[in-house]
Amino acid sequence: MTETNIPVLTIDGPSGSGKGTVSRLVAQKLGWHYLDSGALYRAVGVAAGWGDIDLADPSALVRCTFDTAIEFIEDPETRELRVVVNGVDATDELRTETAGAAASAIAAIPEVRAALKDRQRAFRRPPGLVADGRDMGTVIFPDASFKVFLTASADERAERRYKQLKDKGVSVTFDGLLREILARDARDANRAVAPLRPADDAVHIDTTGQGIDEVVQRVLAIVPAR
Ligand SMILES: Nc1ncnc2c1ncn2[C@@H]1O[C@H](COP(=O)(O)OP(=O)(O)OP(=O)(O)O)[C@@H](O)[C@H]1O
Ligand SMILES: Nc1ccn([C@H]2C[C@H](O)[C@@H](COP(=O)(O)O)O2)c(=O)n1
Repeated sequence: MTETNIPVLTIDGPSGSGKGTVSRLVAQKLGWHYLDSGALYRAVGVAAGWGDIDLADPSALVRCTFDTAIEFIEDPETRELRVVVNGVDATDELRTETAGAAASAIAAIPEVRAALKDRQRAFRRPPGLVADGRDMGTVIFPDASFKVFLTASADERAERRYKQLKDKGVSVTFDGLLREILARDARDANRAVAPLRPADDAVHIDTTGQGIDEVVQRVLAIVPAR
């Protein structure tokens, strides 16, 4: 099988639209590999923080991107994906809003995006790949067989994040989260390179008011039975 014959399902969308949750479940159902591309940007942002690298210094960030070892390890019992950065399990740190904001800032640097391209494409292995992010269908896998763009209202995305963080015991306010989500949407959608936008051939799914299982079924319906 040549690389371009390996099927890819891309799931792009804004923060809190449910990309990660839905992509993982769909990949499990299909028995395909899974790429959480946002985790790569988050890992570089976190590694830059550990190394006191200035987020406004593009050449230092590019070096950091090449130097950062990132491994995804599935917990065999919970099936949760752990992310190990330079040998340290950084899963929890990666999920913070601080790490999300740092990732969004460095993701606007074209050289950082270019440095992560091959790493992302290397996830394309038989029998198939589900890839989630902002530019999976537009830039990284433009030839993907199936493309989805997930959305939900900003209020609902903030509410989901609020519940997620409250359940973890993190002290947050709904208004603060809504502000962060809107700021990240604006930065991701307005940057010059690979902005957050649906591919022309993506199927749009508005998940507002829809449960996770319903969304998973809608996405699976796009991929023919194999
Ligand atoms: N359809 C849905 N209905 C209700 N809650 C959902 C739905 N989809 C996802 N969630 C919940 O919303 C939260 C955010 O989901 P998730 O992390 O998958 O979003 P995301 O788009 O990957 O966000 P980010 O880009 O910030 O990583 C999680 O707690 C998840 O369980
Ligand atoms: N393909 C991608 C994936 C992520 N980013 C940037 C922009 C996001 O705000 C940030 C964190 O991503 P998340 O984990 O929330 O999906 O990383 C990107 O530019 N392109």
